[in-house]
Amino acid sequence: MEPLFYLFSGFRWQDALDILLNSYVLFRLYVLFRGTNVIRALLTICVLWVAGQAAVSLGLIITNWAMQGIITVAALVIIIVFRNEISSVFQTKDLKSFLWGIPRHQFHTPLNIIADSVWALAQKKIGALIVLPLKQGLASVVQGGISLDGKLSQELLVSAFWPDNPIHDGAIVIQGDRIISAGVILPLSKRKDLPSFFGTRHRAASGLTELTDALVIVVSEERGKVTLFKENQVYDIRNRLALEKLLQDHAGDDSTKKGVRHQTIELITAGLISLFCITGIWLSFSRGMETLATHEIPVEFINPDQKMEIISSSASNIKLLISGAKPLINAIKPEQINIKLNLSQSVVGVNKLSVTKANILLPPGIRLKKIEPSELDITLDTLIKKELPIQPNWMGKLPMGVVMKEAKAIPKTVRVIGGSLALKDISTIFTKQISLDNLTESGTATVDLVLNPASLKLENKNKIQIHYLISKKPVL
Ligand SMILES: Nc1ncnc2c1ncn2[C@@H]1O[C@H](COP(=O)(O)OP(=O)(O)OP(=O)(O)O)[C@@H](O)[C@H]1O
Repeated sequence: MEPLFYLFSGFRWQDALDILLNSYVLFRLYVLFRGTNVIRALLTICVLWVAGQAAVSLGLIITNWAMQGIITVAALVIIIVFRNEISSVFQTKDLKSFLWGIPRHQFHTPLNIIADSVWALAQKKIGALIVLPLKQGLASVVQGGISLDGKLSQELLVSAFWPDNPIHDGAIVIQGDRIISAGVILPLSKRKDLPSFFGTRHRAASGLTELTDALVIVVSEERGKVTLFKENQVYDIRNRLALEKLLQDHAGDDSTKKGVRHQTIELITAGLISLFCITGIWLSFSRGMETLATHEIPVEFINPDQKMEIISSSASNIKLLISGAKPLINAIKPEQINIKLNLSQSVVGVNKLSVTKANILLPPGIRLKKIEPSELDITLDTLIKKELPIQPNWMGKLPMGVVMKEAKAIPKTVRVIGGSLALKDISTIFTKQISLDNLTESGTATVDLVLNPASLKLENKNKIQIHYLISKKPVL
């Protein structure tokens, strides 16, 4: 349970959206291409990709490299070999059916209508070629044809092969209870064991069944005979009942109910597999590229007692070692990390405060590995006010021949606010250094005061003026 928790620790709503969105795209691709050979090829690529990932985790460098090469070549081969199938999927779908809806395969084929029509065609010696696909798509092996969407009826089927009909040449494809295309050119068989009286119509039927799982019915124009082709087998059909029996075997008994249930299970399984695959990809990206980084973050002290002040802290910044997915780590801005220490329980003097995970706020998806230092010494003091006399801080030497008679600060004293410990030993406050070197006559210098330690503050921030009186040295 714990490893699973680790895998999903720091899981963000963005990740959930990411996974759901891409799972849906994968599921839609399956829905659009199911029943075609493209989906089988894509599944093979998925298996290769999983094998490649397994090779990476086992450290099999050459195997992984080979897998990647094979996947690249396979992707190109799919596009080239299945271009007809891919383009037929894109041509027959509008935007809505790309994004939404599940085209149900129509399983209920009125076999009796087909059997009656074939028999009627045979009796009239009208040549016919009828294709009933099963699971495999035909687009990659057939050519030409006109797309139709006509409801199957004996009249339509018989009239389609009527010699005067412009679409009588080629094959008719039936899916469910619809005639979906006519005038389709099938691949010719190269088999040598077919009877010599089989011309191109029969060879075309055999050719398609050699490459797909479709069933093809041929009505001979010359002999008025019916021949059925399926999985490389050739069946000489003597009566209508035998034809219907073979058609039923092809479609499967009770196909309607089984089909709908089967499709629902198939789609739920496809949805779950899509979710599983994309979650796996997300994990391999987000956890596989786990990286470490160090950030130095300033400590923020919260809830201080207003009557106290921080005199010193053993460190003002804390080093954090963090880990997470490389893209997340790279995207971190320092202001997204906060360290807050609560001073509400602190007392005057030295306080040892521990820095724990609870004090640190990290962006989602980032984990904390190390805190350095994990303990701070914070010295606090009670704030007091003290009146201190101002002392000018002279430096250098007066020029020859002059002396300073008097110097006084205005104001004479200032009120300093600071910690009681810091102010205890301070009896004077000095100005910044004032150079004596160029003072030849009396005047006023405006100066700042030096606050040492820096935690001291002045009650009023007025500038200090030093009035000095200079006179000539009496000549002896
Ligand atoms: N590759 C093909 N795909 C689809 N239909 C084809 C193909 N080749 C031939 N046909 C159809 O077969 C007809 C020609 O039949 P042909 O007489 O050569 O064959 P056959 O097997 O002897 O049939 P039949 O016994 O009816 O004469 C064409 O007019 C055309 O409708």
